[in-house]
Amino acid sequence: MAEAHCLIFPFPIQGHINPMLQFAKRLVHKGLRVTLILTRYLAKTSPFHSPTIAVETISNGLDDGEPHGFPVSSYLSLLKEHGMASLREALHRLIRCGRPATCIVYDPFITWVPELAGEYGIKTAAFFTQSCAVDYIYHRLYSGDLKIGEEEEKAIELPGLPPLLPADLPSFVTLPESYPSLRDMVTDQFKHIENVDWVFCNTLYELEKEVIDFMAEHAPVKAIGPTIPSMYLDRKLADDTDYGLSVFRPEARLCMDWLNRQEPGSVIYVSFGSLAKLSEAQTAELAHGLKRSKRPFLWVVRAAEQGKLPEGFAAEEVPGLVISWCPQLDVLAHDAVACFVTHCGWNSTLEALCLGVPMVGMPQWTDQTTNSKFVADVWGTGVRAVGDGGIVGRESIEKCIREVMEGEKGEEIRKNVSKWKELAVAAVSEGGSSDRNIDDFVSTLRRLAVAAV
Ligand SMILES: O=c1ccn([C@@H]2O[C@H](COP(=O)(O)OP(=O)(O)O[C@H]3O[C@H](CO)[C@@H](O)[C@H](O)[C@H]3O)[C@@H](O)[C@H]2O)c(=O)[nH]1
Repeated sequence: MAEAHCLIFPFPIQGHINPMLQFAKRLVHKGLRVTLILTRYLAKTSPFHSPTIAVETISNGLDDGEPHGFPVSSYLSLLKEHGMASLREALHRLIRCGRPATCIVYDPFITWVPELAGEYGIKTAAFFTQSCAVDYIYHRLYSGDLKIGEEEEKAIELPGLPPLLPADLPSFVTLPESYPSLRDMVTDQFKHIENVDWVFCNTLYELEKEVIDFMAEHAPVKAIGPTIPSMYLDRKLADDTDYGLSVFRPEARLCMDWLNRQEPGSVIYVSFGSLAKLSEAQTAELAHGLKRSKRPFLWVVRAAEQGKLPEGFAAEEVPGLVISWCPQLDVLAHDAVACFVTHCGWNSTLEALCLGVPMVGMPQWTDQTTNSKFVADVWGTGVRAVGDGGIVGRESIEKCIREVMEGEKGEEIRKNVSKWKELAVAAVSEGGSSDRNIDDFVSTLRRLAVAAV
């Protein structure tokens, strides 16, 4: 019998690989054949081995090395020029081996996939790695009907969303000149969207019900998340204990040994994800804020950023540990960790929610401002540290940490976090809202594969 075969094509950065790879694992668990598409450079530098997920590599024209700080618009052009040709070759190879692709689940940063897939009669699913609220706002921006003047101070009202002040909107909306190529990249996600067969969002229906219902009237939107390794969620997929492909090398032993020596519920975990670059001044305020909180802290400062730490900070007598990268899920799941000071990247936000850790949001840019708004004011799973003139001061950081770790507000936040954690587990468990959407997708691909014979 013809076998359905699904290709998964993430944009090659950590925050996009993680959710799409987890989705791939869920498909495999449902019995689907899955192949992951990686750039040759990524496959070489961050090897991925799986007994159940095959890999096809494609070129982005930078197979021997990707220069640091390469402009994103040039990167996208190269990926299109070289990636299209080598994806074509991969599709032919799969046909020759008797494993033709039935569907490509692609990252909509790579806008040219639906057109190519169409030539081969392959179905497409766009996989959005950010919240549905943010996707919807970007769609409005793409359509040209969301314009915020620089002086705007009023909240804007959009269907399915709470009133949003300019500070709650993604930075590309309020600061259109800040990163024009990245702004184009997030809005171009909607190019060809009317031609795709599915629109998957890494969220759960219960978390973003109103906006998902609204979007579903216009596009085949399905929530399939949260895409957290199963062992931290429903414990259904044996051995699914981590994401499986890390661009950075975690200092796992050092970090877990240190955590094991801390009291339960005592540690502040701090991380700003894989891309954000804090200014030197902001790094100093954070360092002082942590010291003032008088609690042990575990702070991820990527190797390239460690020069920004205040002089002598790491060597000072502070009850903390600075590391360059950690196994974040293990850290969030550790009973010593009581608070997560985070940039509110969407994966970190979902991970904290699923592992029941209250958050102090310190959003830097892009979608993080909106995620932080929802964390603080919609889901009640944390607070947002607000800055003066772009910098969040040490007093504000200390106050926010105390708020989530102490007193009545802390209690309420912990209750909310537990509620969302349960709903997240239910969504991916058998018969849950995301699980049903994944089942429907798998059944449709199977029918298509049979019909194609
Ligand atoms: O020491 C660390 C720090 C992070 N992580 C993992 O790295 C991922 C980070 O993802 P995310 O929190 O989403 O942050 P970014 O890497 O900054 O992700 C980019 O992509 C996201 C999805 O599109 C956006 O929401 C963010 O704003 C954008 O910066 C998560 O899975 C973390 O578990 C680790 O494993 N170890």
